[in-house]
Amino acid sequence: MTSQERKVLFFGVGSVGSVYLYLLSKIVSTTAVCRSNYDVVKERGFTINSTVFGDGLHVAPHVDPHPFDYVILTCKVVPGIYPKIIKPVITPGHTVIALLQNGIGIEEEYATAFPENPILTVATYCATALGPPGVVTHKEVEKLEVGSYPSSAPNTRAQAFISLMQSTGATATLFDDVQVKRWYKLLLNSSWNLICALTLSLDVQFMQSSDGATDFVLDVMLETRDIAKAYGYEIATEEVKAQWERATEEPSMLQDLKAGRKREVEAIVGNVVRMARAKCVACGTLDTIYLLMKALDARMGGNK
Ligand SMILES: NC(=O)C1=CN([C@@H]2O[C@H](COP(=O)(O)OP(=O)(O)OC[C@H]3O[C@@H](n4cnc5c(N)ncnc54)[C@H](OP(=O)(O)O)[C@@H]3O)[C@@H](O)[C@H]2O)C=CC1
Ligand SMILES: CC(C)(CO)C(=O)C(=O)O
Repeated sequence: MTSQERKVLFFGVGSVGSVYLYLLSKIVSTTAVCRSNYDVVKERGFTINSTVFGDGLHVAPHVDPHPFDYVILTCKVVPGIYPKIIKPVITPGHTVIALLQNGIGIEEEYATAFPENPILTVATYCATALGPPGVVTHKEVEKLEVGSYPSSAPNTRAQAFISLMQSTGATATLFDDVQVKRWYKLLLNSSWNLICALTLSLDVQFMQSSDGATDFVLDVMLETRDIAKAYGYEIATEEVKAQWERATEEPSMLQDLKAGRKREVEAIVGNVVRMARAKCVACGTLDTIYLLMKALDARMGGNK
């Protein structure tokens, strides 16, 4: 099969999805499943202003018939609903399901629902934000760390996905066990996403808010690192500090809170706390953050 013959469906195209939709649309047939932005995107497509790929990029998705070779999920992680929703577009034994999403422990429901389909799980670095409907900004980084789920599954489809992404200009790398990379990405999200959302602060605003603020972020990262270790994923303190020193500006969870969208609380912190408890690893700080975030979530709700 040549790349021209491939068909890709993006499910849930917001800020991250639009960047990869743009890239893949250059070389393959793409279909985008949208919701609140459906009317605008149908009429005008997406406009992306990217410091990596350029300003004023435009992509207008269309609708292709089945079967899809890839279904790429770029919706937020809300456990328990998406396998049923995407079932009609998954061809058993054929469609590769790729999860370009944050969080840990997010794959099993897809493996259970689609036992005959290859599942790819992807630590996604792509700092993006939604502007007016159909307009997205993308800054600084674009990187996909890809692996099969479970990690014991063959890597042939993961390698093909990586080649496809690389031929669009994306940065994609294969890992035999990508979970260590997912944990490493999670260091940013279990700390910054929650802290910024709970305090309604940008990263810099939080760091300037008190003497202990910056060290608190590191403490959350180190606690997350210790939980990863209990699952066999070692991350050195220097590597934790490298994540700690990254700018995250306005993490997606703060954007979601401000826009009244639901937050990915279970994927980013709930699962981490449950995994810590299952291995009797200390998780006092994350547990408190989870408890506070659940209270905020209950108060704020969310439109979806
Ligand atoms: N933003 C970022 O900088 C980064 C985000 N990530 C991760 O990438 C993933 C995607 O994030 P992001 O792009 O920010 O998310 P967005 O909220 O920008 O986009 C998600 C899209 O999915 C749509 N959607 C959800 N459910 C459905 C449905 N049932 N039918 C159709 N469309 C649906 C949403 O529609 P609606 O508008 O109606 O809700 C929205 O347009 C998340 O896991 C996030 O944590 C990873 C790296 C960086
Ligand atoms: C790394 C970070 C914080 C960058 O946008 C992210 O993954 C998110 O916003 O969810």
